[in-house]
Amino acid sequence: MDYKLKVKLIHHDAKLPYRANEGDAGLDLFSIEEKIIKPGEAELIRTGIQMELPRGTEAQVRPRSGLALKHSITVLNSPGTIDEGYRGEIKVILINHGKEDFKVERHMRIAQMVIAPVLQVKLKQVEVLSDTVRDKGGFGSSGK
Ligand SMILES: O=c1ccn([C@H]2C[C@H](O)[C@@H](COP(=O)(O)OP(=O)(O)OP(=O)(O)O)O2)c(=O)[nH]1
Ligand SMILES: [Mg+2]
Repeated sequence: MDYKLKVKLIHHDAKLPYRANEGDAGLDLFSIEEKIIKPGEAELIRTGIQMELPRGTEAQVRPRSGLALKHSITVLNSPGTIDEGYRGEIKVILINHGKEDFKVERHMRIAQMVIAPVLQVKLKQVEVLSDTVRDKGGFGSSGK
């Protein structure tokens, strides 16, 4: 399928999201700023891009496993939700779970974005729900 992701660069340091390998699910997002993230703290990082998502989709902002494993850096609100109608700048909330300062460099790939379909459901309030085998069981009800 040929879905178009329209991207507008709004800063001279901004870069188009980067697909490292053909077929990769994630498109890497680049930082346009240098910032120190102290241990235990979170920072909002600019990407310098705005987007127009394909109809009926969202973008999920997820951590990069390399940054998580090597530097304990992850996305605080993972997966971040980019709504289809959002036209503002894409920003990433990074948190430092490590013990040392982490320096975000300009042009560093800080997170990745996955474009996913969204069902636009109609809400309906009801008094009765259908029966199922699971019923109200959850939170470990099926055992280890
Ligand atoms: O990691 C993120 C998460 C969100 N956004 C942008 C796009 C998204 O469409 C908008 C709102 O995000 P969200 O719905 O998660 O935040 P909210 O706290 O519910 O704010 P709002 O009331 O604006 O929906 O902020 C980002 O740029 N990065
Ligand atoms: Mg919201």
